[in-house]
Amino acid sequence: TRSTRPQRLLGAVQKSATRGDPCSVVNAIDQFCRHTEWAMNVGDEKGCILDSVVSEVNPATVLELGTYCGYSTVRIARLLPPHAKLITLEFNPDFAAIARQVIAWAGMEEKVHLVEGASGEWIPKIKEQFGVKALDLVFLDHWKDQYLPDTKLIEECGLLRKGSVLLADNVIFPGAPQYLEYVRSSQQYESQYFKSHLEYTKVEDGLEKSVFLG
Ligand SMILES: O=c1[nH]cnc2c(O)c(F)c(-c3ccc(F)cc3)c(-c3ccc(F)cc3)c12
Ligand SMILES: [Mg+2]
Repeated sequence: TRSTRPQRLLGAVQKSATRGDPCSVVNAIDQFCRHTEWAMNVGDEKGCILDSVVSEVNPATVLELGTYCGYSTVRIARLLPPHAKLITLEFNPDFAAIARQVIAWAGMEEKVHLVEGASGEWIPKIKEQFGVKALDLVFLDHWKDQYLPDTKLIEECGLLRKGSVLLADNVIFPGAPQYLEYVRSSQQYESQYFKSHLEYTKVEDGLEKSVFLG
């Protein structure tokens, strides 16, 4: 039977990237998705903005909503200090299975907890399951209609502290208008839009960075 897009992406990593070298994994995926087969990774252009926010926040604890094949998981984890933790939630078991292998190929297993399940179900469990007091950075890259309800759930679960940063992908394309309205109008957030392009294309998209003011 025909392989799936995530399986072909994993094949490209195993063929072209060096085991234990996260940068080569990121580059292999970007090369494959730009020149062979498009896939919904945050990509190289928006990925540079992601890198700068991760480096600025220097987070001890990161929550990623939406793992897909693990591209941004590896991209973030490669910048984290040794004992930092990245918890990534993926609803789709087929995506999760590929992501585990991509994360392992990059040698990032120590820093990453991949959880298969629904964000709405798992967000309330993060504190007890992972001994997390607060999230320093949240990367929202799952289903656009879940951005706002999950942000409110994260607030209600007391997972944010003064200075916690939310970074959301695809706020223009496909777009998350209700989320943007909320973080841009709330007194509890200071928001900033980083204009960019939909991964591997010339279509406009961007990332919204929102600092929780407490
Ligand atoms: O769903 C997503 N989650 C996270 N990031 C995404 C992302 O970075 C994307 F570029 C797309 C995208 C955008 C344009 C397009 F043509 C195809 C896919 C999607 C997406 C949007 C609608 C769907 F029906 C399926 C996937 C996502
Ligand atoms: Mg995305």
